[in-house]
Amino acid sequence: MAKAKVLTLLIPTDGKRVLLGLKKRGFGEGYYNGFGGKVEPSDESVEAAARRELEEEAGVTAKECVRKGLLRFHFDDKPVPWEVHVFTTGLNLEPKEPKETEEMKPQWFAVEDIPYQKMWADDEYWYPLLLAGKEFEGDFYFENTHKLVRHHLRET
Ligand SMILES: CNc1ncnc2c1ncn2[C@@H]1O[C@H](COP(=O)(O)OP(=O)(O)OP(=O)(O)O)[C@@H](O)[C@H]1O
Repeated sequence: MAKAKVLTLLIPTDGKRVLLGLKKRGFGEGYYNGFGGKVEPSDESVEAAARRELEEEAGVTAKECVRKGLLRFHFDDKPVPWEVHVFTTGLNLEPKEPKETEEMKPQWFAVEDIPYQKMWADDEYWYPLLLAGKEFEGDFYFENTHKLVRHHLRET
C-alpha cells in the first residue's frame, strides 16, 4: 500500500469545554475542527507539528500535549490514506484566549454543545472517547471525500 500522508489534530479541552476552530479555507472549509495539518517532511516530530499548527491557526502555545489516538482516513477519491495523530492539551494556553487567523476562527464550546452536524462525519464517533480520556484507533472510509460509508473504532 502507498505511504500514508501524516497529519496532526490537537484539541484543547478540560473535559468540560473544548476549543474548536471554524476552518476558513482549504480542506474541510466550513467545518469546525481541532487544530492541525501536515507534518513537515523534514525531521519535525509529530508532536512538534501539532503544537506548531495550533500556534499558526489559533495564535496560542500549548504547554503539554498528550497523544490520544490514531485515525486513518481512506478516501475513494485520493491516492493515499491519511494518518491523523490526535492529541489533547489542557486549557493552560499561552495566551489564555486564542485569536482568529487567516485559516481558523476559534470558538469555545461546552462538550454537550459540540456542533457535530457542522463537523467531519467521523468526529461524532471518536470525540466522546477523547473527551472521556480514552485512547483509541480507528479507520474511516469516505466516498466523494465527505460521505462516511463505514468505520472501525476501538479503544487501545
Ligand atoms: C476526513 N475526516 C476528518 N476528520 C477530522 N479531521 C480531519 C479529517 N480530515 C482531515 N482532518 C484534519 O483537517 C486538517 C487539514 O489540514 P490542512 O489544513 O489541510 O493542513 P495544512 O494546514 O498542513 O495544509 P496547508 O498546507 O496549509 O494547505 C488536519 O488537522 C487534519 O487532521
